[in-house]
Formats: sequence, C-alpha cells, structure tokens
Amino acid sequence: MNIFVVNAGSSSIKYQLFKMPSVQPICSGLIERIGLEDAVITHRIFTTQPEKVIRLTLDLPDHAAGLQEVERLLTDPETGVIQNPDEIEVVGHRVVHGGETFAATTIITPEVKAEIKKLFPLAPLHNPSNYLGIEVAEKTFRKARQVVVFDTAFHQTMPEYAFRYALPESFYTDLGIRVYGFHGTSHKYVAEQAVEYLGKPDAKLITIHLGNGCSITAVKGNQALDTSMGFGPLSGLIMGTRSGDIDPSVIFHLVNQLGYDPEQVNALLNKRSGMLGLTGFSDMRDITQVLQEGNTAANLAYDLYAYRIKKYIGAYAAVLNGLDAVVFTAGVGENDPDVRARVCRNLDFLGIQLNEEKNQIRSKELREINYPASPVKVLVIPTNEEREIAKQCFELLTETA
Ligand SMILES: Nc1ncnc2c1ncn2[C@@H]1O[C@H](COP(=O)(O)OP(=O)(O)O)[C@@H](O)[C@H]1O
Ligand SMILES: CC(=O)OP(=O)(O)O
Ligand SMILES: [Mg+2]
Repeated sequence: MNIFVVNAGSSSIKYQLFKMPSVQPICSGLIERIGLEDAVITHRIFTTQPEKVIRLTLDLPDHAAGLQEVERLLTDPETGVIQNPDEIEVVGHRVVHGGETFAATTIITPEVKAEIKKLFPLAPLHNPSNYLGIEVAEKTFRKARQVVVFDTAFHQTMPEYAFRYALPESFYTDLGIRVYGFHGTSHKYVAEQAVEYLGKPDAKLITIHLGNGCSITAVKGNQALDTSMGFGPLSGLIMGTRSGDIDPSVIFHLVNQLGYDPEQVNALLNKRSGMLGLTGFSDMRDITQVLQEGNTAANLAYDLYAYRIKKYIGAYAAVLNGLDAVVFTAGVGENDPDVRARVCRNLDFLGIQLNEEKNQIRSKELREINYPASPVKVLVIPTNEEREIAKQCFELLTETA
C-alpha cells in the first residue's frame, strides 16, 4: 500500500510517500513560500543510492499549483517513483484542530470536511490550509482514500481537571470551550521513541515541541496528562509569531482603551507577536545570527523563550510527580543548542544535568545529551509527524478492512 502524507501549512506543504506496512519512506518534500514567485520545492528521493535531492525555484500561486508540481515530480519519467497518481491508495492529512468531535484518525467524508470547516475560527492559521490540502489532494489523487489525523487527538486522554477552564459549566458542555492541545502527533511519536529508548513503559516524560508553533506536554508512558496549548494553538510557550500565555486583561485593555477590534487583537497575538514581535524575526536561524552579532533584543528574546519553557518543566514535573526524561524536538528543539542550554541551566535540583559538549553535537539521530550520572535524561528526538500519520492511517484502514 502506498500512503502519501500531506501536512499543509499556511505558506508551506510538507509531504512524504511511504510504502506500507514497512513504513519505508520513498520520497519526501517541502514546498516553501507558496503564493510567491520564488516558491521553493525541495524533493528527496530515498530509493536511489545515494539519496537524490531536487531543488526547484518556481512560481506557485497557490496550494493547488504546489501539489500539481508534486504530482509531476512523483510521476516524472526520469525522477518519478510511481507511474501515475492512481497508484497512491491513501492520502493521510494532518489537520490541526479536531475539536471534541474527533478523538481518532478518521476517513474523510463530506460531513467530516464540514466539521473541519466549522473549526476554522479555532485554528485560523492552520485549519483553512489543512482543508485546502484535502480539497486539492482529492482532485490530484482521485482514486485514493483520504484520511485525517488530528493534532488534538493524542491529548484527548487528559484528565478533566487538566482540560477544563474555570468558566461556568455550560461554556464547556454547550460550547465546547476547553483545553484541546496540539502537535499531538509529534508528542505521541517522540514519547513512544523515548519510552522505547528508556525501556520503561510508564516513563514520566516532558516532551517539548519547538517548531514554528511550540508546545510542551506531560506524558506518562503513552498517556498525555497536560499540555500548554489550549482551546486554540495560541497559549503556552513563546512561538515564532504567537505570544503564548498572556494575561487576558491585556486584551480588554487593547479593546477598551486602545480601540482594537477583535480581528486586530487576533492578528496581533497570532501573527505579530512571539519572537517576531520581540526581535523582528520569526525564524530562529535569523535570530541566532543577529544574536551572534551582539543584538541585545535577540538575547532577551532567547531568555524569555527559554524561561517560559523552564516554568512549564517545573509545573509538569509536579504534574507527573517525578521525571525520567525531557525530550526536545522539532526544528528549534532538534537544532538549536543555545535554546536547550538556556532551558536546562539551573535545573539540577530537578535532576537535569546537561552535558554542554554533547549538546553541541549536530545529528539527525535520537541522542542523549546529559551527563551519565544525571538522574533525568535530556533527549533530542527528531520528530516525524508524517511517519506517525502514515502509521495511523494504515492501522485505521486495516482495522476497518
Ligand atoms: N539549524 C537550526 N538552528 C536553529 N533553528 C532552526 C534550525 N533549523 C530549523 N530551525 C528552526 O525551526 C523552526 C521551524 O521548525 P519546524 O519544526 O520545521 O516548524 P513547522 O513544522 O511549524 O514549520 C524555525 O524557527 C527554524 O528557524
Ligand atoms: C498547531 C501548530 O502550532 O502547528 P505548527 O507548529 O505547524 O504551526
Ligand atoms: Mg510543525
């Protein structure tokens, strides 16, 4: 079975083709800067020795154009890995918000699409692009079954005292206002890897996903106990363009005293805040560069970013009543030693002893970066949301076959 996984973001699409049941990756790719004249596709083929990388810069006005180009790359007589798009039997989609309707991997039907659409206001940066990815894939891979894996699903095991807000009860029962949590596919994937690495099925873990969006989750074995994102993917950690936690009184002040309308507040907190608001850059690589040039705003932003993570580590160590490992993952977590060092500094009372030499080693593999005597392990585990999505799609389809 060929499963093609699509992770459609607002200006990017990540994709990967897997052969099942071995979950062997055939090819993968990333399309960036969709909507601009200099969009970039990086397409990797794993079936050749050595791997082949194709990098193209081209005008891609929208997601449809992007996926059309991917279809061409997949079927190209020279570089293609399939003969025609009908060989894709399943397309697995990442959708960020599944609300309370979806706690599990789901086959896409018109009703499911309508529900995903209803959730647009709760994940305005994500669900609309995810939805577009589904619509385009339905047209591109006509024979395939379309399946969705929700970011919220893994967090559905949280206890009620963790997922409820202290609002009148009807706000939960009638309106569904509660903590949902996000990046669940990634937290689940790295937690499973950590449990296996530690050889401890009920390991107490704090998984820290630091990408463009950032979130942190307390996990015991394979069960999520609490997570930093809430009703939407805006609360908790400081992110590329999102503020993370702020006092809601700031919003009243913006609206009542400064004349902001709701859309302006939304745009401020989702798109103009976080590291972008603090430094002028949302991409951590740019911030690292100006930091090295002595930029003091970047230094302060790094401190805020790490301090917020540290506070959650303290909180989640209490939630778990102990700690076996903290796990760093996603673009920043896997690649930025400075962030990891600032987070782990002065956490020795919790048993976290980072080995700075090991922390500096760059690698694409799971690695342990603590001193051997450290009571708590510090792990860097590359996430692979696409692989986890393929696995879940396969499980669903073989169960229901
Ligand atoms: N070598 C690196 N050093 C520091 N940050 C990096 C590095 N590589 C990627 N990143 C950061 O990772 C972030 C993107 O992470 P990613 O997990 O790909 O996010 P998303 O899936 O949300 O797009 C960006 O802020 C980027 O700067
Ligand atoms: C939910 C979320 O924030 O996703 P991303 O990190 O891909 O923006
Ligand atoms: Mg991501």
